[in-house]
Amino acid sequence: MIKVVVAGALGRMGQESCKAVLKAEGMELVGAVDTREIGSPLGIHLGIADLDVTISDNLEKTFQELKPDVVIDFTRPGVVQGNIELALTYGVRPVVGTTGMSSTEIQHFQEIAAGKQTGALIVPNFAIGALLMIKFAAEAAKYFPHVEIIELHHDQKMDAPSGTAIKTAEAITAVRGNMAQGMPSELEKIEGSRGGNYEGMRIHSVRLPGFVAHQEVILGGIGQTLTIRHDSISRESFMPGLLLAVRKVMSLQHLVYGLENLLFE
Ligand SMILES: NC(=O)C1=CN([C@@H]2O[C@H](COP(=O)(O)OP(=O)(O)OC[C@H]3O[C@@H](n4cnc5c(N)ncnc54)[C@H](OP(=O)(O)O)[C@@H]3O)[C@@H](O)[C@H]2O)C=CC1
Ligand SMILES: O=C(O)C1=N[C@H](C(=O)O)C[C@H](O)C1
Repeated sequence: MIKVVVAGALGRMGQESCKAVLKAEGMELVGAVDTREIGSPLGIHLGIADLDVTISDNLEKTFQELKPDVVIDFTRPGVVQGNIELALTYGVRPVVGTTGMSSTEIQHFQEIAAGKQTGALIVPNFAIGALLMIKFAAEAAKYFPHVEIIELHHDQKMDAPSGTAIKTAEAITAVRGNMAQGMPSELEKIEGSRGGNYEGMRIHSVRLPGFVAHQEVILGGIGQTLTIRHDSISRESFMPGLLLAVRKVMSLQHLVYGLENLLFE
């Protein structure tokens, strides 16, 4: 049995993750941590009776008392860093979905995990379709290096651009390098209207109620465009990838950034 704790258990992703772990074969949900509803039974929030898990606000105590194998983190930028540090200190393998960390922070945790020979995963997007979108976009950029990314999310999202958009831009940059796009003397009459600039590639972030998580990668060539789009229309879309990650992290001895590295080996 893989003993799992979920941090951010009462959030949108945390609740979905708890339900998925409870249903998964070979996994046991032993703990749930959040900043809200401390001391309440997790079951009442999930609508599940007879669930022996209580919400705690203390991740360290949870690690000490329950000795989990894995912690799933869906908290928020600024919190996740401390949680990873703590997990690696206690030899608990972090499976991190929380986005918003810098590449320097990810590298820092890569060094710690390697030093301790502890498995860890940082995954900006667990949806298999999103991983394929990134893979296909990088492949297409070999032939169409002019690219813009539009990501669209619900209006409660804290970070922009999304972790998925950054991962996509990194994958495309690995193929085409830094490349100036558009007119050098472009006049931006409203600041930000051309989006964020990642190595010359523009990223546009849309935040509206009604969206879950969506992304279009538009590649332009002479007389043609190619659009690769992925839509997560419910948070269940992330669960098969999340459960795969929990299983895979058990046999890792270092930190892997991106589930595609384990899926498309
Ligand atoms: N990798 C992937 O595939 C996906 C990643 N995400 C990412 O996951 C993260 C969470 O998203 P989402 O579920 O929508 O966010 P929510 O705001 O719904 O959930 C976050 C939860 O974490 C809680 N929390 C805040 N601080 C702490 C803390 N110190 N310890 C424990 N819990 C804490 C929040 O409580 P409170 O409300 O009181 O602050 C809240 O319940 C985001 O970074 C998002 O980008 C989302 C979807 C898919
Ligand atoms: O906040 C979200 O909702 C999501 N966050 C992740 C990201 O930043 O890419 C993954 C997915 O897009 C949903």
